[in-house]
Amino acid sequence: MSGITLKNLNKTYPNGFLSVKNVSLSIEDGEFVTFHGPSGCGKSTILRMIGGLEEITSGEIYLGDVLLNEVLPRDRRLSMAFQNYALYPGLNVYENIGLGLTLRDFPRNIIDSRVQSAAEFLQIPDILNKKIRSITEAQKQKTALARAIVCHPKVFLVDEDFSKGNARRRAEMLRDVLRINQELKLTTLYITNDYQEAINLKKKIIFMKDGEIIPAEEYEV
Ligand SMILES: Nc1ncnc2c1ncn2[C@@H]1O[C@H](COP(=O)(O)OP(=O)(O)OP(=O)(O)O)[C@@H](O)[C@H]1O
Repeated sequence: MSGITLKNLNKTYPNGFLSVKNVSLSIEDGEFVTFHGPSGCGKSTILRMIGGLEEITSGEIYLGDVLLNEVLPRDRRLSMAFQNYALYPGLNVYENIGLGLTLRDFPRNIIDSRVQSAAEFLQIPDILNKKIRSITEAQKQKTALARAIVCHPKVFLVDEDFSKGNARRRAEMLRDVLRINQELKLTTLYITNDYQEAINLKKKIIFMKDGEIIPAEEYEV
């Protein structure tokens, strides 16, 4: 099973700042959950701890019944969409999508078929041979999403800064992320500090303030 459970999760940065305070929650297998709160409330820190990019100060993170605390990031079966796509400009679209499989020494025929089906899912099979520097921003966004699904993760983590483009591109990204959740059945954790966006998604919202989860009725817009 691919639900995520956080138990008494805490994060204190080396400078002593307590960024995440005793967060506990359960996210079900296949669920789409939106984390919302003002900038600095600890949303990204939680996502980075789940992804293994940030050390956990105390507490436990489970994927299904597997304790992730000591599992290396590359073995966690999670994929992350962060920071304005983070594609390699010198490689083509095919190579960018398939990079995670190439690094894990998958056979060429498996890489071919997985890259092809991820590209078809994101409606970009016709640009696989193009260099990143020659494609549009919208195509880069879809390439990054194809790369996120190609390793067949169980959980998909999407941070705020993944798509900071114009409103149209962000809406397109949200449509693709929702399709990934619904059609590929990936448990999805989505971060936004845009209240209206969180509401419009019509999914479960975790409201945060000052490093803590707070009840929806206590949240002040
Ligand atoms: N390496 C660090 N050292 C000290 N404090 C940090 C560090 N990284 C983040 N913080 C602080 O931890 C708090 C939570 O940061 P985090 O990025 O998780 O917030 P966020 O809710 O995702 O906000 P944003 O939407 O701006 O990214 C912030 O006050 C931030 O300044």
